[in-house]
Amino acid sequence: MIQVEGLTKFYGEHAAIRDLAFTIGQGEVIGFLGLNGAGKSTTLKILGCVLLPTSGRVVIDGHDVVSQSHEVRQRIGYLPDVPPVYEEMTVGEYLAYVARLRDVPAKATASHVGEAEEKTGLRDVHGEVISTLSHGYRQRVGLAQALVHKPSLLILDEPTSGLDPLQIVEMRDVIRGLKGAHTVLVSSHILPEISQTCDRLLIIHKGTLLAQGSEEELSRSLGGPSIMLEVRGDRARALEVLQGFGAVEVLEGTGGVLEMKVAAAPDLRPQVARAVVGAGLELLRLDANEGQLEALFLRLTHGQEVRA
Ligand SMILES: Nc1ncnc2c1ncn2[C@@H]1O[C@H](COP(=O)(O)OP(=O)(O)OP(=O)(O)O)[C@@H](O)[C@H]1O
Repeated sequence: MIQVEGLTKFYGEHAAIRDLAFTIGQGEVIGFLGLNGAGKSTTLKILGCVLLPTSGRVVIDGHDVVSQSHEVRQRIGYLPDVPPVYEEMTVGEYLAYVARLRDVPAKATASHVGEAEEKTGLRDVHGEVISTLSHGYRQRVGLAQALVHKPSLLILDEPTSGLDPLQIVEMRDVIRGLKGAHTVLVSSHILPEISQTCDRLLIIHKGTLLAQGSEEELSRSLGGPSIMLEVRGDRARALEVLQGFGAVEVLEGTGGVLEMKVAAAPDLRPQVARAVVGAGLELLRLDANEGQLEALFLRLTHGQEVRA
């Protein structure tokens, strides 16, 4: 459905993205993750036909985004980081207006608008003026305008940005509900927001693709689950005890407190605790680290900093 090859964009001398390559299959929900400035918006703008690449190729449903942008635009719905809404219109008027812009036949406009409102939970505010809506509802209107022409691909740039925790949960549910009917590419810099919604993640950092796969695949490739500990006592003794459970990494060792990570299954926590205390060491903290995406993402991006 989407093929990206060697995608590069320079702003003047600065490469915002460099040599990106990935493919996305029909019906997948993909999370595009990266810290601020990683290059997410730049990539999504190119996929959304609002920015030309410096080099490389993007093909969506067999159509090139540069030479066949008209065909591509018919197949995509794009929610930019700032939703393009006309505040003085009602929700219904605005969505009907966007439907007309996207070549939805006049006879089908009402049903398209109704369906978009249904999918995004906007039915109750159909007649409300957009300027009177909360930020969360406006964001839904932004999403509804992206899907009113029933595109096969939805490109959503940080759809949860600026929402409160409840609105984030609601937006996540809305996006999850789109699965099946649409292929979805959704960006975020806040990982827990995206990990529950997406089938697969693309992690971008400083304009390059660091890793891709499901959360489980990414965790596995990085060594799988582990146990985190804070221990006070003799370093050599602590290493000796913990090495019996798996590879040990000492992350910090100031003020006599050792922060340690043991590559071991979280269900070994009771045995690890007994061994540490039995060896005369003080156990200050013991956590399971089940390859949570947040930790994973920080490790990936931090590792990249170190290698750079
Ligand atoms: N119009 C522009 N002109 C010059 N540089 C730009 C422009 N737009 C983005 N950049 C730079 O390109 C890099 C990538 O920006 P981009 O907006 O794609 O990142 P992002 O991952 O979407 O970050 P954010 O979440 O902060 O929007 C950044 O260094 C940014 O400063």
